[in-house]
Amino acid sequence: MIVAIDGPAGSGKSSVSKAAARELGFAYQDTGAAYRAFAWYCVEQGVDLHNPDDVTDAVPGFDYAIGTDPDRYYVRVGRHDVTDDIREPRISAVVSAIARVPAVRERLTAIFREIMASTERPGIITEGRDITTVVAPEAPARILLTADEDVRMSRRSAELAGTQPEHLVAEQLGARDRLDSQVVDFMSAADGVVTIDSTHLTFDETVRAVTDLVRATMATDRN
Ligand SMILES: Nc1ncnc2c1ncn2[C@@H]1O[C@H](COP(=O)(O)OP(=O)(O)OP(=O)(O)O)[C@@H](O)[C@H]1O
Ligand SMILES: Nc1ccn([C@@H]2O[C@H](COP(=O)(O)O)[C@@H](O)[C@H]2O)c(=O)n1
Repeated sequence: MIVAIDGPAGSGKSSVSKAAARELGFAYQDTGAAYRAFAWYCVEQGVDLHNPDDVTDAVPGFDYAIGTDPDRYYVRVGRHDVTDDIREPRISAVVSAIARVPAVRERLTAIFREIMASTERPGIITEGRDITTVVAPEAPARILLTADEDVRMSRRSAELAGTQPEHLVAEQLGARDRLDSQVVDFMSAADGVVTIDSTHLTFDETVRAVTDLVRATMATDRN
């Protein structure tokens, strides 16, 4: 059972998907982590992130691993555990630049599909920006998880309270969405994709909306 979830930055994709996967006994795949890990790798290698040819040349050397157990999440590049490093503002600020390079998207999409195909759990929730449309358009459950921009900004600010000025958090989130939207459409639901708008939902209500949809889809598939 593949569950595909897309949405803008701060919409709750990773936290909600992880909690829903835990409840369903599913695996969880965070695809943004792969883009972030590749950005980290390019920075470490001294690659010019704004030169698409240089970024493309770095693709074959990228050795990536991710934990898909929602209780044992990790991200590795070669021997390095980069789970925390890839969340740093310096990586958030540059990830969109490498995410627009076609060779990067092609390689990472292949990795995402391999991970989905090899899960030993009864299902996997994969979240990102192009999962419902490009990575797994055939997934039986496809969701656009969204929330009003001001709500997403205040949730992200609350999460990062004290680590960064509030206006900077909001600016970065908006800038990243604008850049990413030039490459894939994750603001509107494609045909057959169900929108869950969490603007007026609590975290638990949002998780419930996802698990209810997955269970209903599984029941329909059985009949
Ligand atoms: N329905 C909700 N109610 C309250 N808080 C929420 C809700 N959904 C998510 N959150 C909180 O919003 C914050 C952002 O969520 P999360 O990091 O999962 O978003 P994301 O879409 O994965 O973001 P990004 O794309 O930037 O990685 C987290 O602190 C999360 O706990
Ligand atoms: N399917 C995806 C997932 C992510 N990206 C790019 O990665 C960045 C980080 O993603 P987060 O989910 O961790 O915020 C995101 O800003 C995109 O540039 C992508 O292109 N496709």
